[in-house]
Amino acid sequence: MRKPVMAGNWKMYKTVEEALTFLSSFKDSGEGVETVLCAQYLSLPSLAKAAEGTRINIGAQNLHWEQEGAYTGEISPVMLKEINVSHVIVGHSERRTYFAETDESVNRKTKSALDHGLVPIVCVGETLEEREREQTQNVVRHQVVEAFKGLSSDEVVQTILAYEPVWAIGTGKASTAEDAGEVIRFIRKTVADLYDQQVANEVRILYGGSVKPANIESFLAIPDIDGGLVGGASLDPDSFAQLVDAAARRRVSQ
Ligand SMILES: O=C(CO)COP(=O)(O)O
Repeated sequence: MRKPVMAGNWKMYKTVEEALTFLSSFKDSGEGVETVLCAQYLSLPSLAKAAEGTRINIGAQNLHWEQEGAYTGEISPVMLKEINVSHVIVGHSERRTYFAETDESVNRKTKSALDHGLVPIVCVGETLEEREREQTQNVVRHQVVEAFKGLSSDEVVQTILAYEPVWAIGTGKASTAEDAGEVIRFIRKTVADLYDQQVANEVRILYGGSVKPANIESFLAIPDIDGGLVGGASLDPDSFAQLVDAAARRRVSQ
């Protein structure tokens, strides 16, 4: 059975103080859920310390693939590991759009994260224009193939994929659970084609894009969807707790 994941992506929200306030008021009842909070770099050391001994994992939103070097403004996987960060988002569409993230850099970052014992949460997803041109499957297949280039089966199983259709991010206009399920099944099939059915059965694939307490149950009702990558609704501790609870209930009912 795949362990459900509920990951918050706080993007460029929350000062260090606000991040710590969130953690102190977050009521975690997500037994059996891999709960992750991905915060801006500056709050990671204090968040990781405050989360010690809890079920909460702390993640970054980006990394550089090199361990160190002349890369002004960048953060390496070694630096993230040093402060007990466990997860890292790779290839979020906002980074692809605004910060020139390419399939090649996504691949390097994914490899490097795995080499250093970090769990990469690799994001894929089509734009509205691509969806309207019926290119969704081509786009996500290409992104998955490129992200996984050179990765072993074991490495793929340790990776978390997140299907985030760009048109559903921050718009309040989530995909329907059926549509998301269809694309996620296709992604799983792509992994089976690249590796084998067992790897495809084991890799966790999340849905992201306007997930909130009111719609999470519908996504979790789809067997292929293993959880959520959540922006806006992860910023409030009560709302995020409801999402984690929903994932915990799904696990129990499986
Ligand atoms: O980009 C997202 C998570 O990475 C989704 O953001 P929203 O949940 O705010 O739509």
